[in-house]
Amino acid sequence: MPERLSPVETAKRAAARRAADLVEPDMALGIGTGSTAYWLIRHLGERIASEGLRITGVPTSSQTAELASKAGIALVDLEAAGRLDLTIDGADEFDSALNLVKGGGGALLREKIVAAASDRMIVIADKSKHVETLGAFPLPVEVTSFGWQSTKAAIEDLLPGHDLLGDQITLRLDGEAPFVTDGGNLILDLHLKRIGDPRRLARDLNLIPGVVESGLFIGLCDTVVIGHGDGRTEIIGSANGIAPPGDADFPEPDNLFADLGD
Ligand SMILES: O=C[C@H](O)[C@H](O)[C@H](O)COP(=O)(O)O
Repeated sequence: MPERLSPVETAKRAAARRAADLVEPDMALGIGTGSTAYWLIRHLGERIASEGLRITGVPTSSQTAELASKAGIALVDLEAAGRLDLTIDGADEFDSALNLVKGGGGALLREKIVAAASDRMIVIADKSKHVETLGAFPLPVEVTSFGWQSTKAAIEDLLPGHDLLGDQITLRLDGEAPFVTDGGNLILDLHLKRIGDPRRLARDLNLIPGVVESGLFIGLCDTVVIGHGDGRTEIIGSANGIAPPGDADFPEPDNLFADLGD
């Protein structure tokens, strides 16, 4: 049966497809997490099946590892891969300076480590993720479970020194229990509304004992592929020679991807 997609899913799929087409043979690729990365994995699987594309992938979560493995992507540990050519990942928000908020799915720590180990990072997102100022999406901060309430209090103490409009911090739950990350940590979501100085906030959060990492990705992403609800895509940022920036139209055939049995 052909897949009927909402405009948002069409946008995610279009962005993911354009980015997947930028992947070159023999690349070592960081593979992101989330509903947009899902489409990336499916399209990479399609390229592997139809073109014999050979790549090695480093997954940014256990969820991605499972999907990528089903799609036929050869997976390796980051330790074995060393430096990666490229990471492609989704985002919860990005601004025009290509600062990101990530971690809506709780994978921010591995995502940031993998992105930092990559020569390039391309974000794939529907256009609703493009914001003038970061902060409308609650900022995820991964913290150790030991002493998490003290860490939360220290974050609360930090916030008045920043140009922020909100101050509510919530422990992320999975049902009634705390959500636990792949690294065995907890997530605090900071409901800030507006982040005036993302770089300073990222630095200050990382100075607090108990904070493992924040979902602010500063200076890691060089390119964003934005998908639109009608299947068009556009690229912003530096394309570094691997893709012509600007608009591109893609046909969106219903049977674009092989069924991966999900
Ligand atoms: O932890 C999850 C990741 O940072 C995701 O890449 C991010 O939340 C975007 O996910 P989605 O593509 O589902 O909106």
